[in-house]
Formats: sequence, C-alpha cells, structure tokens
Amino acid sequence: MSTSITLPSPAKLNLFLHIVGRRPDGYHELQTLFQFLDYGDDITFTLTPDQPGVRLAEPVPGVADEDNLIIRAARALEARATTTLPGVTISLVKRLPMGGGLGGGSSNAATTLLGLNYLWQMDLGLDELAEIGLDLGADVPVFVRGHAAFGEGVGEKLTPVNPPEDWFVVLKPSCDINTGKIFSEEGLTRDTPKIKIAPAFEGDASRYRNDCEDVVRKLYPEVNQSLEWLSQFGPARLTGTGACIFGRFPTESAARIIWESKPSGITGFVAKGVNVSPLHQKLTELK
Ligand SMILES: C[C@@](CO)(OP(=O)(O)O)[C@H](O)COP(=O)(O)OP(=O)(O)OC[C@H]1O[C@@H](n2ccc(N)nc2=O)[C@H](O)[C@@H]1O
Ligand SMILES: Nc1ncnc2c1ncn2[C@@H]1O[C@H](COP(=O)(O)OP(=O)(O)O)[C@@H](O)[C@H]1O
Repeated sequence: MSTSITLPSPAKLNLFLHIVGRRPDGYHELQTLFQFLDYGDDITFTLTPDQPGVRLAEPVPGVADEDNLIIRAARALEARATTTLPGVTISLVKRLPMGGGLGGGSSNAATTLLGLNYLWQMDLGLDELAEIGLDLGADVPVFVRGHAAFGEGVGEKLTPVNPPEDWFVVLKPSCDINTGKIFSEEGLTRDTPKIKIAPAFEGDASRYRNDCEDVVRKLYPEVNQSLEWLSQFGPARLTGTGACIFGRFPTESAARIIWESKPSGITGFVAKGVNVSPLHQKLTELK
C-alpha cells in the first residue's frame, strides 16, 4: 500500500434547513437536506514511520493547530488504536471559505477519519467513524457516511435520499457569520412543523426553506443583497447559517452564464450537486 494519499474534502449544501425544536441542552433540533458538491478542499496524508505523532505541514490561518478539526479528528482516531501507529504529516489545500455554511471544517474532519482509517489499516466501520465524528461537530457524520441525506436531530440522524443532481452557483458575501450567534438570536423561527420523509420531498426541495435566512438577511445586508440578486434567476437560498448562498440550475452552462454576470467583488464558485460524496468515490477507486 502507498504511504501517501490525497483525498477530496467536499462541501455540503443544506438544500433546506428547518428548525423544529430545541433540546434541553439548548441545541436546536433540525430537519435538513444535505447534498454534497463536486468542489472542495484536498487533503494529503503522508505516513512518517520515523517520526511518530500527527502534524499539519502548514497551519491553517486563523486556526490554532490544536483546534484544527483535522488534528482533532486524527487524535480521536489515534486514541482508538490498539497497536503503535506510524506518524503522519497532513497537508491541506483550502478552497472552501471558513465559516461559510459549506461544512468545510466538518468535511476536513471526516476526510481525516476515513483517510487515516485507510492508511493506518484500522478497519473501523462507518458507524464507529460517524460516532467519533459527531463529537467533533454535528455535520461530520453526513460527510463520514458519504450519501446525500435527510438529517434530523442536530443533523446526525441520517436517511439517505437522492435529490436531483443540479448545478449550483455558490456565492460568498463578504461577511463572516458565527453559527452560535445565529442560533441565539431571539427572532429565529424555532417551531417549524416537522415533516415526514415522503417521495414528493425527494424530488423537490424547492417548497422548503432555511429558517435562519430571515435573521441572517436582517443582520447582514451583504447576504440580503446577494440573495436578491441571485433569486432573479431562480430559487436561491442560504446554506447552514451562512454566509454562503446558492442558486440551482439544471445545466452547467445555465449556471456559468449567471456566474459570469455576478456583481464585481463577490467570490464563490460553480459546482455540481452530487449524492455520493467525492471522498467515497475516490476511496472506492483505491480499494
Ligand atoms: C447549522 C449547520 C447545518 O448543517 O451548519 P453550518 O452553518 O455550521 O455549516 C450545523 O448544524 C452546525 O453544526 P455544528 O458545526 O456542530 O455547529 P457549531 O458551529 O459547533 O455550533 C455553534 C453553536 O451553535 C449552537 N447550535 C449549533 C447547532 C445546533 N443544531 N443547535 C445549536 O443551538 C450551539 O450553541 C453551538 O455551541
Ligand atoms: N480544518 C478546518 N477548516 C476550516 N475550519 C476549521 C478547521 N478546523 C477548525 N475550524 C474552525 O471551524 C469553524 C467552522 O468552519 P467551517 O466548517 O468551514 O464552516 P461552517 O461550519 O460554517 O460550514 C471555522 O471558523 C474554524 O474556526
């Protein structure tokens, strides 16, 4: 087996996000539809048999190594080992905006869990990896399991679904949004009636919304303006607690035409929605 692998760490979108209640510990209960994008970060894992321990080749700006979800995931996995493991150097090519609602940090954690499980030949199953992942963040389990899903609870109860694999224009308005701040806003809708997973829902997410959107639009005019601009061309919505927004299009060319006409100064990308995570596609090729 090779001692170095490079694996994708894709973005997710919350095609809708409903807040249906609150747990006694204050966490919000959600119903959400997760789909992956064929766009994201890349992580390279290189075993270092002569140098024990896990380390990043370069720090991620603004994140202390000890707090980095890659290091935290690697240490959590290491703690389950029953034999001495070779060390590993991990390098990250970061493309996803941090704190953008695209789940980049959670995806990095999941790619690390699956990548090191493979390289270290630990042979842990997806259930165990998802359980380790949930301690790192609510979005980690969906990235570990690798299939588009209807998420409930805090997003850890996952039912695989197959929404249409449309194309998306993803825009990153120039503001940073803290997830905790949005969930603590007084005006947040917290009582959306629960829906049942139904066949009609699988093909059509357009009837559903993101319950964080009204609060985020009021607090961040940049998000409001971007949503107004993008919704001229079709349904547009916030992902997670923002700041990224997305518009869906049936073809790549339709998405690219809108992308080319975006207002100057706004960043983002065009990507395809995929129901099997690019991470899992790559791991299947390796086996
Ligand atoms: C909202 C979602 C939807 O996919 O995505 P993002 O916008 O972060 O990508 C996730 O549920 C984000 O889950 P997670 O990544 O674990 O959230 P964190 O940033 O750790 O949460 C910060 C804080 O927000 C509050 N919080 C978070 C999630 C939740 N279901 N209820 C909450 O009340 C808690 O106070 C928590 O301490
Ligand atoms: N490897 C990592 N990549 C990105 N963010 C990380 C990472 N490790 C820790 N974080 C922290 O997690 C926070 C949330 O990041 P991210 O998952 O990208 O956004 P979101 O949860 O909004 O989708 C970041 O602001 C950062 O402080």
